[in-house]
Amino acid sequence: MADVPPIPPLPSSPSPLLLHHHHHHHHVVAPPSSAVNVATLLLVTVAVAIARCHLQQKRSNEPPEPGPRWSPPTSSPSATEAKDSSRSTCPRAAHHRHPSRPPWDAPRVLRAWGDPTVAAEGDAAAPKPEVKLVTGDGGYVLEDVPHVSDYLPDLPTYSNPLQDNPAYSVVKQYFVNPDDTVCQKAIIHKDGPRGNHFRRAGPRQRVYFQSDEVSACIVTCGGLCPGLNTVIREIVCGLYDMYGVSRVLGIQGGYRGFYACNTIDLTPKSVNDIHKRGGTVLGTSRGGHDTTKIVDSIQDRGINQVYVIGGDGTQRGAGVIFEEVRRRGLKVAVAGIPKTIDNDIPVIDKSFGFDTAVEEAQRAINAAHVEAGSAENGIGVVKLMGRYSGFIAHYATLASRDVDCCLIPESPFFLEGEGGLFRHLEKRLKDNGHMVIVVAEGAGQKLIAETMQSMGKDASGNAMLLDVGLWLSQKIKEHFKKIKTTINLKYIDPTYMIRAIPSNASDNVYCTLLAHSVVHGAMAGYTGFTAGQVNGRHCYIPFYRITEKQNKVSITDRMWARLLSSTNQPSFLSKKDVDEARMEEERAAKPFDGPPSNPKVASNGNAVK
Ligand SMILES: Nc1ncnc2c1ncn2[C@@H]1O[C@H](COP(=O)(O)OP(=O)(O)O)[C@@H](O)[C@H]1O
Ligand SMILES: O=P(O)(O)OC[C@H]1O[C@](O)(COP(=O)(O)O)[C@@H](O)[C@@H]1O
Ligand SMILES: [Mg+2]
Repeated sequence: MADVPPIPPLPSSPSPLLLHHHHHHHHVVAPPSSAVNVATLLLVTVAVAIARCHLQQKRSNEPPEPGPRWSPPTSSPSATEAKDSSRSTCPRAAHHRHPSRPPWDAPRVLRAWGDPTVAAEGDAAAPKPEVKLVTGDGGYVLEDVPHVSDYLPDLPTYSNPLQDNPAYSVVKQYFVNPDDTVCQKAIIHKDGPRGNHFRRAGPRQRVYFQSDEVSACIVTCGGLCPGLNTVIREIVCGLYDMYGVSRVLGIQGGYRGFYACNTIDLTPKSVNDIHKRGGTVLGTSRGGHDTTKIVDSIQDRGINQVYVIGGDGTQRGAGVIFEEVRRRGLKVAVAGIPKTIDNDIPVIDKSFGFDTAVEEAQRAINAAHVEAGSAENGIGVVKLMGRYSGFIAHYATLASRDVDCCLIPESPFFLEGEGGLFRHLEKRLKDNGHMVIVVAEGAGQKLIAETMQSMGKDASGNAMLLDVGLWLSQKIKEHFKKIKTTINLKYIDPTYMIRAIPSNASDNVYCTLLAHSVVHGAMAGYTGFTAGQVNGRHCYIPFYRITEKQNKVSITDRMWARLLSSTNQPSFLSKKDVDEARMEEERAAKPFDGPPSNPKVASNGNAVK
């Protein structure tokens, strides 16, 4: 992108919101060395939390003050807020005017320690993200997200303009209780610990940004996925409709667009129809994450809310941006919306676009079935996306019922001999005369690598895959030639056609909710988080939590058993394999790796009884 000159700061941008260069660590309590310290700390915090909870409850039950008729994009500040408004032009002065104002919705850090996150790309010296844990009774653990007031303690707050919005004024409970949390484990044993929780998403009574103070930007990174445009649209419209925010910039071409591309103004009008189009109107890219240049650009443009839509790599990048923003002491919220067509982001129920992809995959599977069924010994092979996680292949297979074999990265397979793929094919052709195979692109990579050279890595450092569809088709042809059986094999690769379509109706609604959740979170001052749905409820998840591992199809789960039973395919597993897979999955399922020095939290993240 060297041919595109960096663009100068926007003329209309306010001056960079540089507030502090030093850290404020007094919110952070270092891991206590003895159990006594922990107990004292817990008691104090629980007491404070209970008192605070009562207060909040009382306030959120109070009827809202009648507000002026709501009209975007300018909000009408109350008398106290008008006083505060000087802060957008003179942050330091405003900062000193409210030395004792308690942050309304500021989370309390009970513990902080370095986290298990993988070192960021090109940022070996990057500071380790802070882990904010609040523990409670019965093994309750809140894994909280950072808040701008953690490092800028005296920020003013404002009443949420949503309460004056006629569309939302009928909502029974305007605001979510700041102490509401969403549990990660929906099913718990009656005597077991309650486990990890995340902060519930939704509008807060007090916000940390005034409408006309907000200068937001949106960036999309990584591969395409149905629904990207819907999320962009709903962030823009959500900011405008709910918070009266009208300054939203689109960063073009992924992370490098911060410093190497032009930006576009996003308005409710300009994004009105984009959800009907596939792809992303902002463009996207892999690679190009230069933290310093990105944060310089954020500062130069006066941006104070950064919305990052992307997969695990992107969220890792957003985590690094957040750390740098905090290091510089900027009042900037950095928030992510997880994007992955492979559905490989952990913790969340599913990623947007996944439904659409599974639905669109049906068309390819149907075509393969029609082709196979019309020829003697017809075999249809369909390749679907899934670099490390075979969810699309899994769900598309289950949905279709025309598939005779589904191959995914999580379940290694073999070709020859008893229990191998070829035996299954021979039997299916004999019994049924035709068959359909669905293969996820990441399946059998080890097997292929034995015969082909590896492809290296892409710009983001992701392993490039060998084409399993072509390879498999070739192997099947060779096998049937060897046993002198004529087959008719058709190979269909719909991968890019699937991910380039617009999101379906259900994903559109899902994208809207995600966008609203992330907007509410940023407006409330939360930062360093991803908005996601966990057990059907939206919540704020710390970046490190969704990048530390990948979501994988569990082959020891009942869902995979359902697939095996529907296709009647071999499991390719020996008893030893099953035992090993179980152990591996148990290891991977550890909810949180707490520090061994903390006696209240066992190494599996469950509180010690
Ligand atoms: N560890 C990391 N630190 C900083 N940026 C990263 C990291 N990993 C990936 N990125 C950046 O995130 C963006 C998207 O990553 P990529 O892996 O291509 O897609 P996805 O977000 O879909 O996983 C790229 O611009 C890449 O440079
Ligand atoms: O050709 P590209 O753009 O590198 O993308 C291909 C890859 O992206 C993926 O869709 C994964 O991307 P996400 O999970 O981040 O959406 C893989 O399934 C596929 O191999
Ligand atoms: Mg990725």
